[in-house]
Amino acid sequence: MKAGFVALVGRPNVGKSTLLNHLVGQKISITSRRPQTTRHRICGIKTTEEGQIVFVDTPGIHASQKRAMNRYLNRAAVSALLDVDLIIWIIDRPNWLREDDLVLERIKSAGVPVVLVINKVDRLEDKAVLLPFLEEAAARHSFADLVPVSALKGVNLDVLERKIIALLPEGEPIFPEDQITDKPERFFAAEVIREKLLRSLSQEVPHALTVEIEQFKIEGGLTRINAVIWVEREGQKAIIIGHGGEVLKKVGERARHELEHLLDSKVYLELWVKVKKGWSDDERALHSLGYVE
Ligand SMILES: Nc1nc2c(ncn2[C@@H]2O[C@H](COP(=O)(O)OP(=O)(O)OP(=O)(O)O)[C@@H](O)[C@H]2O)c(=O)[nH]1
Repeated sequence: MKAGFVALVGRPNVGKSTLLNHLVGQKISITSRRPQTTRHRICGIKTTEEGQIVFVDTPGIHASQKRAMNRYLNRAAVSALLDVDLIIWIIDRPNWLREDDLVLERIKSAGVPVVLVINKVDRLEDKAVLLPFLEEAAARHSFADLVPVSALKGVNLDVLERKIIALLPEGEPIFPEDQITDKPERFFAAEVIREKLLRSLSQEVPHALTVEIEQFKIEGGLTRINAVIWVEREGQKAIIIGHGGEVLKKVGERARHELEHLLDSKVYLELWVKVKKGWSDDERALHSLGYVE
């Protein structure tokens, strides 16, 4: 058997969480069209007959270190590289941006094999650009492999999985075979609510919000969840609530629906929106809201 930890890294929005969900075959990490959707290090576990891969999804590595939240996201991403056996570095089509150099720098210092995954090839108009790009990339770093995929459409993911297993050390499974993540259910409750908010709101507000679960109680066939959506300003609170409470109601309905499926239970969900000024640029507030490495 093979077993080991595999970090999924890359710039924001390249498709790390989408790839994780498809490889594990379950929704582990929330996704959206917005950069910086993933804020936590999340393990997704895939056990096959050949071995066990423990994927570690990470926040996107980005250049800005201005706000406390940005520094936290970079720290969480970079610290995930310390204890892994393999790094999967994901880029968005054959585009090498300045921020990719920053990611490569971090990756090199980890000193473990790296597989370069070129994602979103379904959106490539001219596939002929792939080959010269692969050659150019191979000249920049000695990659263990280079694999073009579409995480969203599931293209070439079986090939990628086989290559990952082949590169892992020999070993017994690290987690029980039926376990698919290391995070508790209440963590997913907060993430599902945040995803529905990200998908319902326009620009700006999403980065200013976080979700805290105040109560998560299982009573027979019912799960009671009370959550607070923290924002930075009164104006943002008004946007999230929406005219006549419409936005919040829709978010609540979508979240409840998905949570009932996820928890296999009826869910009673209560959402509150509250203002905590400047929480995302305040190290102590971040810590108390669960942004702890
Ligand atoms: N067309 C296409 N879109 C994709 C593919 N993979 C991911 N996407 C889309 O790209 C967007 C970002 O995907 P995520 O998985 O949230 O990206 P991420 O790298 O985890 O993002 P961060 O959390 O910001 O670091 C979403 O809208 C996905 O649906 C792909 O293979 N093809």
